Amino acid sequence: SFRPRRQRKNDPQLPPGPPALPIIGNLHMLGKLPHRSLHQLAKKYGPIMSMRLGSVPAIVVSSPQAAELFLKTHDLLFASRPMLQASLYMSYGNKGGLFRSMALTGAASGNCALYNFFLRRKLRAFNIADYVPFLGAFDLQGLTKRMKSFSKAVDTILEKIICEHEREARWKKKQQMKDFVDVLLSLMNQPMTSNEEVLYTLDRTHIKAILIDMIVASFDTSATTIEWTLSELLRHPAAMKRLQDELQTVFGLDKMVEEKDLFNLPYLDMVIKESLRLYPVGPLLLPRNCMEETIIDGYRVPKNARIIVNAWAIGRDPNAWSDNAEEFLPERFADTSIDLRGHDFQLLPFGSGRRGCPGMQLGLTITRFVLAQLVHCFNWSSQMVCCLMSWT
Ligand code: HEM
Repeated sequence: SFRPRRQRKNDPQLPPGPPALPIIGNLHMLGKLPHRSLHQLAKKYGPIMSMRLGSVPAIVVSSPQAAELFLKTHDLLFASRPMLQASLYMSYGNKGGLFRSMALTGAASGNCALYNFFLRRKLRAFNIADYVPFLGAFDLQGLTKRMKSFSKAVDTILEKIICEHEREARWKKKQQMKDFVDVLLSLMNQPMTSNEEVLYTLDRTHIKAILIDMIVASFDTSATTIEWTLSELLRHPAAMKRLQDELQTVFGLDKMVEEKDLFNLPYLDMVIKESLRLYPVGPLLLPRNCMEETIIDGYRVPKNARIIVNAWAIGRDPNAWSDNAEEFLPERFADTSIDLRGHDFQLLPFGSGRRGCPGMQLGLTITRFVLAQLVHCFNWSSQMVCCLMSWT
């Protein structure tokens, strides 16, 4: 738990921040859309702001320069994720962290934050039990109950998928076994080694944890990006027309968009960057944990403080994006080299550094492919969308 240590006069201070209430700290200030509330507070207290969320000290980072300090200059200190309650129920004891270890050798594991991401997006909640642990037992938000029933339902589905694959594997030839679940099953119970040292052995629970990681991390993120982009294109017919023209020039009207041609669509890339700038799917990225007390920009950052990077606020920072930062204007990316890989700290929809999104390429390919097909095959209008929405 967080107990402020006794300060000497010349000790570096915590960053400025709003006064906190007993027990709940600043939790009441987060509101329904925490990224917006934190953005407003950062206007008053600055781009490195300290708060207390229940018993947890938190540092909120809201400018590209500050983000660079935390995610690049001192990346190693902030490369771990906090342990959240969601991981108990939704990540098979956090075995999904293996997914990252398998994909990126040497990276620290610990993916429970992903479930919090899911929780916040799907159940629309900040889990109070993560910040005021003694309230966890009361399940005031009803989240524990929902997480338990969710994880039970998901386990049933995953078991079904795995059993089907195991049944089919018995009669399929080796070269026919080629989907993701087949590959994982073929690795099951085989010790993974590096320099003769056994690193881990993949068991059935690991496979389920990896699959749920994939589902949580990839489907909803890509689908939400596609939705936001399409809705902005509908509100900006000139951008929609320019994108359709680009697609018609590259593919004509008789050919379907194919994956291999996706890298030949510069305007589509600008549209997606602009949409992710204004509507990052994880507006506060995933929280990180400060591993050691440290001094950043003259401020003290306590050990175990939660680091929250407000990518939403950074994407709308007028100092980085000029006064039209709130407008949807894909052309702003023409003649710039700003990309999405996390090196340009004014644009961080996939985070940055060691804990940046390992699925960025897949997410972008899905988003590009689906958007290109939707815009190439159909003429869209806002009345049409209203009509479609009234059917669902
Ligand atoms: C448009 C699609 C996507 C967006 C916008 C997105 C965004 C993000 C963001 C913001 C983070 C947190 C990064 C940080 O804290 O610095 C993250 C983490 C992660 N993403 Fe993605 N993501 C997308 C697609 C995917 C896909 C397709 C996969 C898997 C196939 C994936 C797997 C992960 C994993 C495993 C993490 C946790 C990384 C860690 O804790 O080390 N994501 N993603």
